[in-house]
Amino acid sequence: TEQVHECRDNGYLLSSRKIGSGTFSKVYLAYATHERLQHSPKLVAIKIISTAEAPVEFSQKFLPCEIASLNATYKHLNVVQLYETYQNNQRSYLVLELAARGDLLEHINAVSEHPGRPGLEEEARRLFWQLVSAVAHCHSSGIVHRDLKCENILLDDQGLLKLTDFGFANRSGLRNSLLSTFCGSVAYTAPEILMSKKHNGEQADLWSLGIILYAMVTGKRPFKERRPHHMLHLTRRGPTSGYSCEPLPTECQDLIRGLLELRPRARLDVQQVAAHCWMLPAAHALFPHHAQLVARWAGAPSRVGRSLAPRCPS
Ligand SMILES: Nc1ncnc2c1ncn2[C@@H]1O[C@H](COP(=O)(O)OP(=O)(O)OP(=O)(O)O)[C@@H](O)[C@H]1O
Repeated sequence: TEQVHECRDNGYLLSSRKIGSGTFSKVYLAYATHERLQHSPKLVAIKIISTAEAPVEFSQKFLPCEIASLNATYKHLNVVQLYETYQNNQRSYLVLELAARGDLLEHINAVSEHPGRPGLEEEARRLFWQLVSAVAHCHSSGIVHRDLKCENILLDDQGLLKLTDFGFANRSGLRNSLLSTFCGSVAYTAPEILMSKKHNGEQADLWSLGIILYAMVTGKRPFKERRPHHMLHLTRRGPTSGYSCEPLPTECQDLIRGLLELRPRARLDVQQVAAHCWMLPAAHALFPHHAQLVARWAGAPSRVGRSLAPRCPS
């Protein structure tokens, strides 16, 4: 009842429909009242965090980081939008863009029940393109996500992909500053983090993209392991025996291998992924002007001194 009143006082009608929950949070469907419509659309998701019950570190570090990251990445079609926040000494409320069609893991599981369905590769390409676009936007806004996984990728009613859960996100900061904290889920975690090395957050996000792409196109995760040491062992074995790319088209295999590259500096960067030849049909279909951009990039030296011309397996 208190939560209903607190939302009402801030201009939102909280419904009884719970659409998700996290460790210290519950997410409800809500309606904006007339006076809030200039801040948000009619239907929103309100994430209610019990700050009184959460550890101090969560309320003072992770929650402010989540809000700051959502503010920094505001206004991208494929990143969940944070419209506003309000709080008291018991709870914090985040008014978020609604993505009502569940998460990517549920979608992959539903789709894998129909293996060989025509158009599956096209759908994976279309969704992965949107994910790459979201991650590129975060990185160029100075934010590394650090917990990229299928459960943190939502779909909305129009089938658009929305990246969410910035609870572990951080500023990428100075170009050469390296992170050392372990975040995220073992199955999606880059080997350099599993080895407790100082790492570049952007390169670690790119590894997670490789795991997600593999899951999208095969319906399985490449490494099914929860224990960091065993996971590290599997990643070292790589495509030869750790996971198989065999039935996939050659271009897609090349992209996955470029992302699941053990050496972070040899891993593809986000621009190279966007310009990879497996991605190009999605770029052409969604953003015809992207083709011109790629053409302009082609041949231009990238940050790491490699050509940005569309990469294709030889
Ligand atoms: N904007 C949204 N639209 C629709 N559903 C959402 C939205 N945000 C979150 N959810 C649902 O609520 C769940 C929990 O949200 P979220 O992952 O942001 O919470 P969390 O507290 O950070 O979770 P965790 O403790 O697992 O990291 C999500 O898995 C999703 O099902």
